[in-house]
Amino acid sequence: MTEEVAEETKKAPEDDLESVVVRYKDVKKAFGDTVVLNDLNLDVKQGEKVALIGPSGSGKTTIIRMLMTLEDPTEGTIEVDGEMLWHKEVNGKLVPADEKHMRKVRGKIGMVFQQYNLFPHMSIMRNCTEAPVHVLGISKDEAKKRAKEMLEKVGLGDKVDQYPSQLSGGQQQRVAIARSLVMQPKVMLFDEVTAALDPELVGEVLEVLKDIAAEGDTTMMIITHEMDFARDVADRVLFLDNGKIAEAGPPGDVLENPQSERLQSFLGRFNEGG
Ligand SMILES: Nc1ncnc2c1ncn2[C@@H]1O[C@H](COP(=O)(O)OP(=O)(O)OP(=O)(O)O)[C@@H](O)[C@H]1O
Repeated sequence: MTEEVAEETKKAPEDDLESVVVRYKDVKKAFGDTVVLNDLNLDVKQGEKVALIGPSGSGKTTIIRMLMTLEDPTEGTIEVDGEMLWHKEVNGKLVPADEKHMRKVRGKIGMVFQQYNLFPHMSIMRNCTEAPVHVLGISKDEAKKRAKEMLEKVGLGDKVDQYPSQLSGGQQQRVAIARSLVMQPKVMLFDEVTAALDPELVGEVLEVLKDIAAEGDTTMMIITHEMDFARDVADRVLFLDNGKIAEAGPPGDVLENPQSERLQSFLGRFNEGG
């Protein structure tokens, strides 16, 4: 892939700008003197599935932690659904956003981590309805309706009255996915959601994610070390290396026809492992 093509694939087409859900513009992130992300320009479109791959420490988690408002960008801006996340424009100038604004924009983002962190003392249903009732302010009935629908979607419609300790790790992670979807976020972030699971439980969680992706309307940013999964699910794969998007494009290009030695060697490690 040429430089121009790589650049092209990071951006939405000009006539499609209104469908951009997430936009990183000239983002840099440093921890002290250590720059971990540089010149990050990335548009993610409505309904797009973007997989982030790359070696440990390449900055994948930092990209999504900035969206979750867990890390602030050192430079540049991040927009979600047309609104800046960390900044506000006042009299034509960018000023840091207040907590109220950040909370509002953060409400458009759902995230599933390695650790599912369900509330152990609450039923599966209540785990899924607490946030919509208390954060979104929707009625209990509406929250339950949404939760039932999402739990059915992840194959756990019959577990609503059970408690997390009665479920396997894979089932608990599926509840965590349903719980996020109930909030109807504009974008869903998945950070190595199968990394803490026993190998025999990985498949069921990936299948659920594939099903959600196949439905098409959920915008997804997925950090994964599962290359087959990335190939199946992503519209676009981003290879992060040394704090930059080093290669980007459809899975068939990035995963089947890697251009750089760095990506070839990164992918080679997975092939060696089978
Ligand atoms: N709070 C922090 N303070 C200092 N350095 C940090 C902090 N958070 C992340 N880093 C550094 O930033 C770099 C990028 O980390 P990040 O977690 O984003 O990488 P990653 O690609 O997600 O890695 P992995 O695949 O291992 O999760 C790493 O060198 C990490 O040590």
